[in-house]
Formats: sequence, C-alpha cells, structure tokens
Amino acid sequence: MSIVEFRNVTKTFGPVVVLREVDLNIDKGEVVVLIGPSGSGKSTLLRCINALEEINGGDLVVDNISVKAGRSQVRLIRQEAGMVFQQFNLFPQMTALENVAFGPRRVRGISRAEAEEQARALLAKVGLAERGHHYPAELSGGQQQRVAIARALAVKPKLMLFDEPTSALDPELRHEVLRVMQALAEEGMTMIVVTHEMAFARQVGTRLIFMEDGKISVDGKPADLLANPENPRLREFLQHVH
Ligand SMILES: Nc1ncnc2c1ncn2[C@@H]1O[C@H](COP(=O)(O)OP(=O)(O)OP(=O)(O)O)[C@@H](O)[C@H]1O
Repeated sequence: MSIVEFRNVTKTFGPVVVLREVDLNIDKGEVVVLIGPSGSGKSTLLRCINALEEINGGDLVVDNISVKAGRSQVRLIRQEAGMVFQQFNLFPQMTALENVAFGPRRVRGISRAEAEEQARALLAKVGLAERGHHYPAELSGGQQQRVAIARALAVKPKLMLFDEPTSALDPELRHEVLRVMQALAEEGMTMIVVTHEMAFARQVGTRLIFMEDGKISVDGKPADLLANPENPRLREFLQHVH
C-alpha cells in the first residue's frame, strides 16, 4: 500500500524548475535511498513530502492526505513524516531529554511526566540512555544526530525522512548513526534517505533512486544497480561517491 504518492509533481523556485513532473509511489516498509548530483532536487523532494516546501503542479499524497489540503491536514502530514537533517537542528537551550519530550507535549498534549518517560525510552533505543541531561553542545555530532532521530520518532511518525544524516559527521561517528537507522529499518519503518553512504544503500536499502535535473532517471534494487549500473550517468556518479 502506498504511503507516499507523487503524481506529476512540479516544484519551482522562481524561474528555476527543481522537480519536473515527478511520478513516484513508495509503499509502507520500503527503505528508499535517494542519490544524485548536487542540485538534482533530492532535498526538495524530501521537503515537499512533509510540506516544508509547497508544490506548484500535480499532487502529492502522504498517507492518504494531499499536501494541497488545508492547514490542519498539512499539520497532520508533518506529524506523520519525521525529518532528520544534516545539521541535527536540536534546540540548543534544551537537554537531550527535553528535546525529545518537546514534540509530544506540544503536538499530543500529554503530561510532562509521560512525555519524559517516553523520551527516556527513545534515548535508550538510540543508545543514549545516560545522556538525557546533557545539552546538545555537550554531545558529539553522532550523539546529537541520534537525539535528533529520537526526537523525530517521539511523535510516532509513519515514515522517516533523512536528509544527508551523516554528511556532517566524522567517519568514525557515522556508523553509530547508520546502525540506529538500520535498526529502525529492520523494525519495518518506512524510510526515505538522501545519502552518499553506498554501503548503507546496499545493505539496508530496498530501493535505490537516482535523480538528475529534477527527474527520477533510475529506480531499482540497490544490489542490482550498484553491481551493474547500466545508466552511464549513474555509473559515473557512483565512481565519485566511494
Ligand atoms: N529555497 C530555495 N530558493 C531558491 N532555490 C532553491 C531553494 N532550495 C533549493 N533551491 C534550488 O533548487 C535546486 C535543487 O536543490 P536541492 O537542494 O533540492 O538539490 P539536492 O539534490 O538536494 O542538492 P545537494 O546534494 O547539493 O543537497 C538547486 O538548484 C537549488 O539551488
């Protein structure tokens, strides 16, 4: 069953066309890895899914809700699609625990005690049970990114969007974030991941999409595409990401 459906979606910024009549269906449980040259529209495609960007043409339906519906519906989509950014984007004045507890308190209106209990469980899940009282500045980049994942999970999203989640991290910190993402995938979470981590694509991805100039040009199984990239531009791209 589709959880994300792009129907002929166009997105422009002024005169610049960033998504060109994109058609794409993503089913529940898929782990889609999105790759492509800089400026090909990967981040924009993700940001349209949780309505951080407005589409200009076509329709985009997320868990049966159109992004073109009214404001209250769009708010629902934001809850259903958790987003993790390259730069973590934690609230600096809040502890890790407060960062994770904040969303459920605001969105679902649950008590502080209940939100903090859930937040503690989520921090334990991402391997940070002992770090709840730390502020973001006291945590490594990899720890901050894992708090960001816990924070996104706290509002119980149906899918998770990751925009280059490891690009700002030193190599030795990347694997701790990738491990958390792999565990989520193994639990059946639907995920769309913009990344250059081809080992993750091969081991965890169920689908690999190559974007070029606002269009999807290759869409298939990671193992097949990585072993035998028939598309010459994909082949060239892959030579540069290793
Ligand atoms: N808010 C904006 N205003 C104007 N142009 C934008 C805006 N956001 C993105 N763009 C333009 O849209 C195009 C696609 O950007 P996008 O960030 O989606 O690409 P990307 O494939 O994610 O690239 P990268 O790998 O460099 O992050 C680029 O030409 C970019 O300059």
